[in-house]
Order: sequence, then C-alpha cells, then structure tokens
Amino acid sequence: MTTPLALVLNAGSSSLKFALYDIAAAPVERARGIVERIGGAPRLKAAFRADLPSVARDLASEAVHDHAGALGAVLFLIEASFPDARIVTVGHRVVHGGTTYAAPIVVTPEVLAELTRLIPFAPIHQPHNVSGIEAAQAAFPDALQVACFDTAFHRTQPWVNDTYALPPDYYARGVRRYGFHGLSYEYVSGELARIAPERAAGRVVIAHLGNGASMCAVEGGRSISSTMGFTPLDGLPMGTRCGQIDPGVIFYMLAEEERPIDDVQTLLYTESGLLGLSGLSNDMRTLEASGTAEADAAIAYYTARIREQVGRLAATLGGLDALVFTAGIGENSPRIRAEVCERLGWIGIELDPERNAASAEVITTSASPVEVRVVPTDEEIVIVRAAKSLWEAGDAACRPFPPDRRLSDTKV
Ligand SMILES: Nc1ncnc2c1ncn2[C@@H]1O[C@H](COP(=O)(O)OP(=O)(O)O)[C@@H](O)[C@H]1O
Ligand SMILES: CC(=O)OP(=O)(O)O
Ligand SMILES: [Mg+2]
Repeated sequence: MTTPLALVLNAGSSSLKFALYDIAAAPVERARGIVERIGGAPRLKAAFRADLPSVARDLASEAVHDHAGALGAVLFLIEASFPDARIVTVGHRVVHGGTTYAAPIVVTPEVLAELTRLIPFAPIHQPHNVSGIEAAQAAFPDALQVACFDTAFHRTQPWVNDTYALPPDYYARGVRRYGFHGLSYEYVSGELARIAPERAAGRVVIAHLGNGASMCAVEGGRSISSTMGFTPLDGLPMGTRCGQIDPGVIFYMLAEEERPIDDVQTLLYTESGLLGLSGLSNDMRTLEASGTAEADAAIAYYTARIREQVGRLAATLGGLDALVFTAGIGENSPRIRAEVCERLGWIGIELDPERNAASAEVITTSASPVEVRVVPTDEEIVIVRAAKSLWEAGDAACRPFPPDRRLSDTKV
C-alpha cells in the first residue's frame, strides 16, 4: 500500500480511540477502533473499511489494563492489519496546550518538553498524551507527529469568562480557565453549522458527556464559556472526577484530615464523581442497568448539575437557541437526556419522548422554541484534517503562536 496514511490517537481518561485515514485527497477513513474501559474490564474493538475485509474484532485482553498496554495493542493491530502501511503523519489529541498552544502544531523536542511540563495540570490525561507521542515516534520514526489541543477552541473566550478572581499576576502566569473537549466542540459546532445553520448562528450550548464531561456556550461557532477550568477536574461531576467543589473542602482534607496532597488528588480525580457517589461504577451503562438507590442518586446528582449549567450558560449567552448532546453518554442515553431536560420547560425545551428514545437527530417537538439535538462527535476527523494540512505544508510548518491576550485587549 503506497497511499499516504495518517494515524490518529485519541487518549481519553478511560479509553484510547484510534483511526487510520488515507490522506491522498480528502481524508478517507480506513479503520477505526477503541480500547474502552481502561482500568476496568478493557475491551478492544476495531472496524476496517473500504477495500479491506469489513470485520469487527472484539477482544478481551489481559494486557490492556492501562493506557500503555492499550496503545501497544492498537499498534500491534495496525501493524498486523496494514503490514505495508505508509504512515506519514500521526495526529494526537493532547488535552492541555497551556497558554502557548492555540492551534495544532508539529511536535518538536521543545514542544514535547512543554507538553510534559503541563502534566500536573491534566494528570489523568496528559501523561497518556505524552507517552502516546513518544510511542508513535518510536513506532513511526519518519512520520510527522502533530499535536491537537482540547484547550485551543476555548481561546476565544472573553476575559470575564476565562479568569479567576485572583490577583492579575496569576492570569499572566497561566492560572486561568482553559476549558477542554475543544476538538469535540469544534467538530460538533461545525456539524451544527452544516445541518442547522440558523440555530448554529445563534446561542448554542453543547453538552459533551463522556467519561469526562463538560459543557460549552458557543455563539456564532466561537466558545464563550466552558464548565471546565484550569484543569479537567472542574465543572460537571464525571465518571471518576468530582467536578466543581468548594476549595474549602480541599483545605479541610489537607489541613484537618492531614491527607497527603497526592492522596487528595487521587480522590478527586479517580475515586469521586459517579463512581464515588454510587460506590459501584464510573460507567453510565453499568449505573443505568443496576437500578440501585445509590446508582439512581448518582445519576440524579449528575443530571441536576448538567441542568444547572444549561441555565448558567444560557444566561451567559443571553438566551438559548439550541442544546446539543454529544459523546458516549450524550449520544446514547435517552434517560440522561430526559432527566436533564425534565425541568427545562421554562427555557423553551419541550422534549419529544419518542424521538429521544430513538436518539433522533432532533429530540424536541416541532413546537419546541429551543431545539435539542444529538450530534455524534468525531474528534479524530478534526485531528486528521490538521495533521494532513501540516504534513502537506512540510515539516517546518510550526504555526506561530498567537500573541497572548492582555487584559486591555479583552472585550468584556
Ligand atoms: N448506550 C449507552 N447508554 C449509556 N451510557 C453509555 C452508552 N454507551 C456509552 N455510554 C457511556 O459513555 C461513557 C464513555 O463515553 P466516551 O465519550 O467514550 O468517553 P471518553 O472518551 O471520555 O473515554 C461511559 O460512561 C459509557 O458508559
Ligand atoms: C478533558 C477530558 O475530560 O477528556 P475525557 O473526556 O476524554 O476524559
Ligand atoms: Mg473522550
């Protein structure tokens, strides 16, 4: 096979997704797969397209108990399935780009060093992103490695929404609200502009509900505000993360309980959220199927927080034209969508139960003033487009960094 291929790696907190594209012309997907439930009961699924036999492999694997194992399995699968593949570029989802990176960039040793420096600010993602780049460099030494950032989409936010009420020096030093899941928001808002241009031109709230979860207020395709902040710990409760919490709770744990900082970090990132509340699982499918009082309470807490954020973000936008659900839970769970929308009649949301049960494109009634949609996300296509364009531009195509915004530049 001599056509140039691009590999995309998308490491989330509980999954590793990958996709392979022919990039001779507009990217054509050749294969796509996921290792899911990493850290739980991992499963590798892959589907091959186009001229290859269309198979789906569903492998349970002991070796796939962490992200490194998952990546090893993915690279092995690709090598076995595409022995003559000419992978010319590898595009990576990188969760944190800090203040430096506001656009996709070719990975140089300096870039990798900066991404490594950001590990403490996304401790359950960034290490997997960095090790994914290192593993891809070793596996495909001639390929152009491209990093695409979850934070980049949010750089359009006005200062009033991306700052904390701290002495301004902190903002200058990078202590600010970054927002994450930006590749997903970029894709979903682009899709909305394609399928519902009038709604997309207005006031839109997107709820990305996966293992990690956040929401974003989008106006005219630009991010205005996000529920996630300095790190992907903030905002909504998630599979294993607590979401928004009074910082006083953390002082209490550190000072009164004398818990070590690492311990508190582990608690808030990996033992809280749906898992912590339910005592059962971080996985929404398991919680919905279980029917225990604890699982139902965890779900009630989760949907209450999402509903609140619809109100907050609509207030930021000065109203609401469309609410969009995306990612694993948002795309697949009628129950969660129904519980979120249950008490949102006042804002103009009138859910159609049958459309919702079918996860239809539009799940509100025709008379509903606000349209609620389900838009399946595709972070991989956003990444491959960027990797392809940097590869075509040549390997010196490091984009200049946009100058950092100053307070005085900000429209409030
Ligand atoms: N049919 C479904 N019903 C309810 N939840 C689902 C369904 N399918 C997937 N999910 C949930 O989606 C979540 C994973 O979403 P995903 O976007 O793949 O996560 P991430 O990329 O953050 O690892 C899990 O909580 C999983 O249980
Ligand atoms: C940023 C983040 O939370 O990502 P994920 O949903 O993949 O865990
Ligand atoms: Mg994800």
